[in-house]
Amino acid sequence: MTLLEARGLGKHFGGLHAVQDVDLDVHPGHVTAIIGPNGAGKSTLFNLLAGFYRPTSGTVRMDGRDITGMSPHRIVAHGIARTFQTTSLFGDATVLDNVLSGRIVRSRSTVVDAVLHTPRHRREERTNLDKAMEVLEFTGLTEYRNDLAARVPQEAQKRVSIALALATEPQLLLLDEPAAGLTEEETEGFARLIRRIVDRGVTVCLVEHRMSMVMSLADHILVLDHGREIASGTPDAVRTDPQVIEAYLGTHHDDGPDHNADSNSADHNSADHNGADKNTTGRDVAGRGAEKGGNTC
Ligand SMILES: Nc1ncnc2c1ncn2[C@@H]1O[C@H](COP(=O)(O)OP(=O)(O)OP(=O)(O)O)[C@@H](O)[C@H]1O
Repeated sequence: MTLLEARGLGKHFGGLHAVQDVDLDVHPGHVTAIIGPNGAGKSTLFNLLAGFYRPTSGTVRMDGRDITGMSPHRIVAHGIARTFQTTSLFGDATVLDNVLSGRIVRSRSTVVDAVLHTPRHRREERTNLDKAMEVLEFTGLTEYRNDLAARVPQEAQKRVSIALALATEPQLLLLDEPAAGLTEEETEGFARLIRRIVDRGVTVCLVEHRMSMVMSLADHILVLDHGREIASGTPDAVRTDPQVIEAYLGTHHDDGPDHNADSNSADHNSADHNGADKNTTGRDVAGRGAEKGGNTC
C-alpha cells in the first residue's frame, strides 16, 4: 500500500532541470529519506509534493487522490505538512500561537461564527487549544508555550516548526533538514522525536545531510543527483551502490581530515551552495559508511 505516489515528476526553472522524471512511493508507517549532493533537487521535490511549486510534468497522488498542482493550503488539508530548512515561524507570536496557527486548516467556523462567538466557534477554539497543548507536550515545548518564538533556543524553534506541522494533523510529514545546525546530541534527540512521530501514526519523509541520522531512521532511501533518481532502496543497498558513491565522491579531490565528521555536514548545511559543499557532503556519506563496519560507501 502506498500513501503518497509521485510519477514522472519534473520541475524546470527556465533551462534548469531541477527535478526530472522522479518516481516516489511513500509507504505508511515508514521513514523515507531523500538524499543527494547539494543542488540535487531534494528541496524542489519537497516543494512539488507540498504544493509550493507546480510541477512541469508528472503527477502526485496522496492516499489515492490526485493532488498535482494543488495549492499548499489544500495539500495540507489532504494530510501533507512540510517543515523548512530554516524555521519559518511567526517570531513575534508566542510558541502556542504559532502552533495554533496550524489548526486553521482544520477549522470549519466562519468569520460570522467568530464575530457572533457561536457555539461552533467556541467548540472549535477549545478543540484547537487542546490539540495545540497536546502537540506542545509531545514535542517537549510546554515550558516555552508563552515565550515569543524568536526568543526560544534554535533547537526549540525547530521543534516548534514540527509541532506546528503536527497541529495540522498530517498523515505525512515532510521534514527538510531537521538536523541542520544542531549538535550531535541535539541530532540524536531529533532522531528520537522522529521515531516517536512515526509511532504516533504519522508517516515521515525526510531530506537530510546527516548520514548517521538517515541511515539509522530510514526504511527506504531515494538518492537524487542533478534532479534525477540515481538509486533507491534500503540504507544498506544505497550505501554500497556504485552510482551513489560516484555521485558523492565523483567530484571531490581532497580526502582530508574532515573525511568522516557528521558535524561537517552541519557546517555545510548552513553554507552557500557551491562545489566545495558538494564535496564535503560526499565525504560524509563515504566516511560514515566506512565507520559502520567496512562498507565501501
Ligand atoms: N526557485 C528557483 N529558481 C531557480 N532555480 C532554482 C529554484 N529553486 C531551486 N533552484 C535550483 O534547482 C536546483 C536544485 O535545488 P534544490 O534546492 O532543490 O537542491 P537540494 O538538493 O535541496 O540542495 P541542498 O542540499 O543544497 O539544499 C539547484 O540548481 C537550484 O539552484
